[in-house]
Amino acid sequence: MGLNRPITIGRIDYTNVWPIFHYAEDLLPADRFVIDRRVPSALNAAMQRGEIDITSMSSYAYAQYADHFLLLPDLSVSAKGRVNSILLITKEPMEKVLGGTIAMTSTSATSINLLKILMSMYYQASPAFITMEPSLDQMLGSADAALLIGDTAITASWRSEGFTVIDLGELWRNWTGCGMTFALFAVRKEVAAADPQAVSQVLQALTASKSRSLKDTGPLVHKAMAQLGGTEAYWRQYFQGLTYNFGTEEQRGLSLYFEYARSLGLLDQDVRMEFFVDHTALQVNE
Ligand SMILES: C=C(O[C@@H]1C=C(C(=O)O)C=C[C@H]1O)C(=O)O
Repeated sequence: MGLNRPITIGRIDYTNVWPIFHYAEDLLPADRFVIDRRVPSALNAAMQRGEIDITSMSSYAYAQYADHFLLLPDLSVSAKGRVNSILLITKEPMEKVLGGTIAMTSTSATSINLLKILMSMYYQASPAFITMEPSLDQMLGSADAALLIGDTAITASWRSEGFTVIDLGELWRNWTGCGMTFALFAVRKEVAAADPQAVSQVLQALTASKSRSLKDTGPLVHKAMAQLGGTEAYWRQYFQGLTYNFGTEEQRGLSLYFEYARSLGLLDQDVRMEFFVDHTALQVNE
């Protein structure tokens, strides 16, 4: 068995996934595994079209096609509260935003639907939404508020003095008491069936990278400072604010999000999460 071609792995091109990928790439031989870096919306579309095999992707986009995918167990990009990189930024009073227009980044799927849920169910408001390339100045030139995610949200938050910044992870937590899972790791079912060993190898590499990164975030903190700027304290706290497991607690928060999305017609079916089972790990442990 096995696929007679390299496996393509989608890597979200933001700092939030570094812990899961940083050490994994060295464990995945380049002649067998190709890493494809893109923003989440591009990975979501490529995965839904079957152009990539295994990917980190928006949890919302996973839900849209859950029947076709298996989740890699215990991997996610989640936050128990504040996430620091999913931000609604505005110069206007909130009353104006709630009755006005919000520009949403074209790179997201989970957060734009989280914003729609929060606007409808928490604020009981129905602003107009437009989708734009992620540029704070241009977005605020065309709308009353801007939703940014990932590294663009981080760098925008550094120059947001005089703005109101609402962290959607924190708002979700305060409202529901739950954490939120923004990204998951999925494999196409046909790939898992054709080459389960390769999928196990990817899962083990990502899991090993996660453990090693979280033992000492120092190398990632320094890399982030060099590439994006910011202080050591900022990045330490950024990585500490994120959680990378997908256990009962994370699943509870995400299931509630799926339920609300379904009730608002943002998802057109109930979501049944199915997981990839790593049989090679079972054999080793026996
Ligand atoms: C924590 C984050 O989670 C993300 C948000 C996503 C989305 O809104 O669709 C997708 C992947 C993650 O990058 C972030 O972007 O900073």
